[in-house]
Amino acid sequence: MGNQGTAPAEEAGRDQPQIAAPLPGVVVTGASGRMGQMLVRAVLDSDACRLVAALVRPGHPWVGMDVGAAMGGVPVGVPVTDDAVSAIARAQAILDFTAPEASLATATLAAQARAVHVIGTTGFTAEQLARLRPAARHAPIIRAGNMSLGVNLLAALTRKVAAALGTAWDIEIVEAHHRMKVDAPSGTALMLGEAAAEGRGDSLADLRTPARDGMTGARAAGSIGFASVRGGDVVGEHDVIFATEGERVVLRHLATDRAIFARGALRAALWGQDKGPGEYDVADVLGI
Ligand SMILES: NC(=O)c1ccc[n+]([C@@H]2O[C@H](COP(=O)([O-])OP(=O)(O)OC[C@H]3O[C@@H](n4cnc5c(N)ncnc54)[C@H](O)[C@@H]3O)[C@@H](O)[C@H]2O)c1
Ligand SMILES: O=C(O)C1=N[C@H](C(=O)O)CCC1
Repeated sequence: MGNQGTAPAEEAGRDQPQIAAPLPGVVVTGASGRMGQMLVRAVLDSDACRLVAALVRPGHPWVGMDVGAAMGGVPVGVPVTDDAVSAIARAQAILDFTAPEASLATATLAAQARAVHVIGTTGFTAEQLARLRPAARHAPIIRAGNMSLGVNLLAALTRKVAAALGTAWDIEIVEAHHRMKVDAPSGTALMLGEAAAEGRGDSLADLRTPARDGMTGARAAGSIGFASVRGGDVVGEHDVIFATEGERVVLRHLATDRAIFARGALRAALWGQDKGPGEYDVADVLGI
């Protein structure tokens, strides 16, 4: 009964060896960094992709070492390289949590390789973001100031709450990070600020208050303020505060493990494999 109705060609096909599609090859750039090491581990632990290169800045002491050994573990058979051109030419996806100018250089190579470029780097200026655009005409770029599921849900909530509460409620975003963080406000804080501004039908560029210091005067109605705390080993904490006369609503995200960012980046890289050129964010990946 089982083979009834099976066409001869299909029958013959059953005996053919099945050739599995190769897993997407992933390059991690900035592989020696805090996030770089997390990303290398996430790729090595995944059975949906393979690590083709661990890329570091030119002349880094890890060059030529096995990346597993360089990170203090067992060898994994992938050498560390500073040859970005040949590493990225072999990639279907690049995970990039580095620095703005480094990510811009990587975007050009990713575009040439038609590889998905997942950018977690923060601290871009508006001018630098504009320079990413040409690369997105050739390959997908998925960029977010925070790759975690929780923060992307928080952004969606922030948009809704800002829309519901209106301008009688002041919006302030307070973030805390480790002492080594070089940019402020955090990319996440800016993402949440953008979501709040969108909820009000505006853009953050119009509503953002510069960092306060000295005789600032009273708060401008409808503005969105930011405050940054830096210290110790804080992975990342964000409060979106809605304050009005007599009450406050606080939406909070606490990150306690950088693995959440690496998992989100890897998910984005795999999601992007069948997408056309363009600029995407993690809300696109999650469909929220
Ligand atoms: N989007 C997110 O979810 C998320 C999460 C965590 C961190 N970040 C961002 O990721 C970035 C890196 O954070 P980190 O804590 O890992 O920093 P880090 O300083 O530990 O690592 C940065 C790495 O980038 C490398 N690098 C810098 N310039 C380079 C170049 N020209 N070529 C190759 N490598 C280069 C450095 O050598 C270093 O290894 C920051 O912008 C941070 O804000 C984003
Ligand atoms: O450690 C960092 O640096 C982080 N950067 C991102 C940001 O700027 O929001 C995400 C959280 C951690």
